[in-house]
Amino acid sequence: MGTRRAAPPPSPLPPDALICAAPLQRDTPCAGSRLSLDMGKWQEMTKEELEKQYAPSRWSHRMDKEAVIEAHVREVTEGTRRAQATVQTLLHVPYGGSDGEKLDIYLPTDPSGAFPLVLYIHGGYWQFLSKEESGFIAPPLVTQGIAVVAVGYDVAPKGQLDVMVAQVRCSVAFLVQQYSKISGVYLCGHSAGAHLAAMVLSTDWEEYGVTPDIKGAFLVSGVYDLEPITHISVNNLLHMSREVARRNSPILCVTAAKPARKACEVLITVAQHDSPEFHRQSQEYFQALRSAGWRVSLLDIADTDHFDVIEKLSQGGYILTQVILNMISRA
Ligand SMILES: N[C@@H](CC(=O)c1ccccc1NC=O)C(=O)O
Repeated sequence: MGTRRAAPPPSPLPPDALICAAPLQRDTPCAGSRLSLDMGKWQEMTKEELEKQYAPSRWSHRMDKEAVIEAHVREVTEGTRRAQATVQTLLHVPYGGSDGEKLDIYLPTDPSGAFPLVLYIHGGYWQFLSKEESGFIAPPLVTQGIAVVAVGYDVAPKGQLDVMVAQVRCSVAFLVQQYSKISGVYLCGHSAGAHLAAMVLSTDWEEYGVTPDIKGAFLVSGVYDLEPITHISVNNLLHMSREVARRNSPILCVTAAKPARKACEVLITVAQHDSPEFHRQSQEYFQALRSAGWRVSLLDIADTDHFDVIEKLSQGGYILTQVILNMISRA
């Protein structure tokens, strides 16, 4: 803990890009931005405080920590079962040689002509969950002519950060090489999956011999600076050194938006009841992308926590589902 460096002070947000999906009183900033401006830097936190900041289940207002995780697993498992019962699928399609390198495709209801594809990258702190519980977002998207792909990757202890990042990048390369009917790729990731989706945004595609048309990214309650994680128990299975954490931190991999990337729209979403550290991470990554010329916005969703902010994507009427459908339809 003694080797932590001081973080630079946060810069002010441009007024036009921060969206609060909550009725706000005049002069009241988003709860998240207020909290993160008031709190100390992570480098100065005790180990106990840092553990709490990075334990999303301890911030839910709906349930206690065990119950909210149990409910989350139930929701995404049930939602995926419903999706597989109603949507035409291609399951366990290999995109590489390892057992974990498989994906599940949920086809659009009317697959005539080209269609947009949403690649969903599950969370679980790079050590839990799998593609088997990751089809729950499909139903409201496939009925609007969008294909959904739930990507599997090797979670720890088998997979380590460098491997997981390479795997999700390979899955994108595989999809665009394999399926000519894709009219644009959108990335959607939750928590650790938002981290992996953000790393896909920084890919040098020349190494992969493809130029995927990534039109957008929906990053939900993500972690964009991995260094704090190296100091807490989440790292027990990941064994990330500071160096590994730094080379896999999206905030340190932001590249200037190239002309092609200017067409890519990034939506960073955080739940109202995510911890102040999760709010800070989203704000700082948002700032970094914006400064580099990316089209990016930040959405703080009222009355949600780290878990239902993504679970509710199974519902067509949920605000985030609507925002995603809207972003895809006007691209
Ligand atoms: N042990 C964590 C669990 C967790 O973070 C999590 C659980 C399910 C799906 C995503 C999660 N977080 C990041 O990937 C917690 O205390 O909330």
